[in-house]
Amino acid sequence: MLVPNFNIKAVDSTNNIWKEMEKYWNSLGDDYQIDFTEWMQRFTIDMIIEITTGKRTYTLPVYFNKLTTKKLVDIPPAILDDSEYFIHNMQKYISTFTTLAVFPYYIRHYMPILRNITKVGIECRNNVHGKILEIIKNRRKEIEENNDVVFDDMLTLLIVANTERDEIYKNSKPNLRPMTDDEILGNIRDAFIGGSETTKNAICVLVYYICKHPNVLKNLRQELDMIFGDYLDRPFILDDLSELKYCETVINESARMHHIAHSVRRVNSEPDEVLGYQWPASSEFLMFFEGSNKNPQYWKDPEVFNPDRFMSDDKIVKRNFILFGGGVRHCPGKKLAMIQMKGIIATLFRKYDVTLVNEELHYKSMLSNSIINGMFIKIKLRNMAFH
Ligand code: HEM
Repeated sequence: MLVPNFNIKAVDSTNNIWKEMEKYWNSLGDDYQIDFTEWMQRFTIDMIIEITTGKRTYTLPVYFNKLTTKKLVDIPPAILDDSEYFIHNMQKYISTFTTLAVFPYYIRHYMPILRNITKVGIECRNNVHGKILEIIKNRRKEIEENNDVVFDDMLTLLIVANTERDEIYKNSKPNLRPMTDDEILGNIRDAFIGGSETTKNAICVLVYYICKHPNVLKNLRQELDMIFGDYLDRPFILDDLSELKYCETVINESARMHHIAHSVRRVNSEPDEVLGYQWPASSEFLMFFEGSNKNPQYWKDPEVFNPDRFMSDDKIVKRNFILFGGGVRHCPGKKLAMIQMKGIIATLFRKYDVTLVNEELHYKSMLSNSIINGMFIKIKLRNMAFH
């Protein structure tokens, strides 16, 4: 994932997949109620798979085909079915995470209500793993058969790491072995899950808060119009993103209001003292980000949505805001997530007026995250006369 041109790939992929999704939306008509959560789920899955493996999945067109008989998609049915099989298993697997993570082995395997959830979760996890292993094996074969082709996605880099095809390894010969299929599987699976569910939820929250605050939308559009001028359709580039300063404050503030990965767990390897208490090794800590992001000691009117608070250089505000975790295990997809969030906000609100169908944000709070459900929007071409 950390290849030099990775950000450019992420920008291209966001632009291309967005264009495709926009074509589907437009064909469904102005008055169509878009299930934004479902579209975003599919958008983020198609995108993370493309940028980590270089292969495109087609969960977006499959969904479009379910909604209409219009013929916009020209992809063989077997390929579409394959994508649907994958997203179905991913969604089920993710929905059983809490049961698999929280309940001890005997409870989750033998307690009547949990037994079935566990069974489905394990079955879907095995199907997801099987699919990823198939992608890994195919790519190994492609690499072996193509001496000259340079593949520069995350999957290929993991496969060639510490082999003769790896430039760094070839030049310094460190005493390291290549990664096994299982190790690669773990990394790719974490990127698929980390890079789809969280981003989908974060984008929904962001769009919700912008729609609810017309004054924020006005400021945001001022910034967008300054950067993009009258070009409502110009794909964004990396340079645009670094100029989107106000947009970044809106992203931070919406995450502060409703963090979609609100806590993480940590275990101490050695005895330690925290807040005057002694903690033996292997104590489990739950780091509750929302506690810090809304603590009235640091935030004025913490329940008020006010992106301007991030405009100031207030060190206390900056130090107490947590979005992507911290320390050595902080989120490796931070940059990618910012590209997607800024890119989508810039593209959507530059061109369209967006209306929320429901006034409230529907979500389910889980042990460490929040899942947004059933967020419907309507879009129509932006009325430039009023903005
Ligand atoms: C708005 C979107 C996202 C948010 C809010 C988010 C948030 C987080 C948070 C809070 C953590 C835990 C960090 C810690 O323990 O200190 C994390 C971990 C992780 N994230 Fe993200 N993330 C997002 C997007 C992504 C993306 C796009 C990827 C794609 C690669 C990704 C991959 C991961 C992985 C693999 C981990 C586990 C890292 C580890 O345990 O070492 N995330 N993320």
